[in-house]
Amino acid sequence: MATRVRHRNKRCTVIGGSGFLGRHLVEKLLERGYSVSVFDICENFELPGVIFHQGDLCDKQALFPALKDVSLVFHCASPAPGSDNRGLFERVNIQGTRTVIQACLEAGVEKLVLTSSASVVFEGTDIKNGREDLPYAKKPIDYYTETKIEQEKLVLKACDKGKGFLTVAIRPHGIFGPRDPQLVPILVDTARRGKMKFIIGNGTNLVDFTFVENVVHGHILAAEHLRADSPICGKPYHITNDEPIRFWDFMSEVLVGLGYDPPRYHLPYMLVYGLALFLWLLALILRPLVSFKPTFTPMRVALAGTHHYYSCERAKQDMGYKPVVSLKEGIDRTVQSYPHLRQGS
Ligand SMILES: NC(=O)C1=CN([C@@H]2O[C@H](COP(=O)(O)OP(=O)(O)OC[C@H]3O[C@@H](n4cnc5c(N)ncnc54)[C@H](O)[C@@H]3O)[C@@H](O)[C@H]2O)C=CC1
Ligand SMILES: CC(C)CCC[C@@H](C)[C@H]1CC[C@H]2C3=C(CC[C@]12C)[C@@]1(C)CCC(=O)C[C@@H]1CC3
Repeated sequence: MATRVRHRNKRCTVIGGSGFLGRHLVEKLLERGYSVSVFDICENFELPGVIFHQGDLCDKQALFPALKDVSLVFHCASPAPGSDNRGLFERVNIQGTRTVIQACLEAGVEKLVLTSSASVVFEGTDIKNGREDLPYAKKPIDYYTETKIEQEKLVLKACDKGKGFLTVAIRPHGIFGPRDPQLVPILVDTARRGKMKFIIGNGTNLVDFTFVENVVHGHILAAEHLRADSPICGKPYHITNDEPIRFWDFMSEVLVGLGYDPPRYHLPYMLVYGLALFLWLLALILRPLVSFKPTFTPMRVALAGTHHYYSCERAKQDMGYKPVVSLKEGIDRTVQSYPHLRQGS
């Protein structure tokens, strides 16, 4: 019996396990002796010992086989933040998360760890050392953020010690690392099109960028600390590298590491933001006729031109969190992992 309980405790499912963060999480869980199943709408990799279930998380019946005899579920699936498909975000992040919670309850899952985002409190204006008690954004900057807020509320509200169902939300910020499909690729694409020459604002704004292995570490710590007597039940936790860096220094280090010139010329923040807003509206109006995707969206300009860094004191106190990879090492390892994105390749 004791062996069966121990065995079940080490069985987990990663919803969204084919994605950037999900796959890193799967790899670390395997290393730590968990048996891992992946549930995802697409299958991107195969790993010995990983059972793959392909399906849409909005479909409860499709989820059941992936949750059978599993005590711990990580939910890190989401449509890509760059999309402007409101219906998709609402369906997957809100209705889909309701379905995940319901399926977990019916399948007897005991712990649910959600990957939320620190941006649930970001409204496009400065946040310095923000703590988890900041209110949710009243005017979220995009549909992604709007639906991540609702998703987090749903998961935290579902925490019910009476029912033996415990939940926690991890709020990472600016995840980067090997195989990241957005930050470095978008940056390099922008540089290759000659558009990475400008610094938006005075360039001194501090931002958190978090190496993917630290985010994984935060998730596993949360899962392992999630017990009925733990203070972490039903709470959100910022997980960052705890080394805020100037946004433009981070961009420059990655660009220079890959052989590109760093941005040099300054442009006033409000001018670029206004222009990005205008282009976004134009793209919206012209969508039935032509489709174009502006590089500088209002969301990216806000992220590039304001302070947004967060305190992870609560995670340090309640679950002993400490980043395992420094920012410098994270940047070096990331740059090394993208030989095909180097200048001239
Ligand atoms: N990348 C970042 O900087 C940050 C990401 N996050 C959150 O971390 C989580 C993971 O993000 P990434 O790994 O960067 O994204 P990703 O796009 O690489 O991975 C998301 C995964 O979810 C899957 N998925 C999407 N819709 C699905 C559905 N209906 N049913 C089943 N699977 C579905 C995708 O196929 C993909 O494999 C997301 O919840 C995101 O909101 C939070 C903060 C920062
Ligand atoms: C074109 C350039 C000025 C900037 C290119 C880099 C951006 C692609 C990234 C810089 C900060 C990143 C970030 C996210 C996505 C990629 C960036 C905009 C998130 C929005 C991803 C999802 C989240 O939950 C929050 C992230 C904040 C930082």
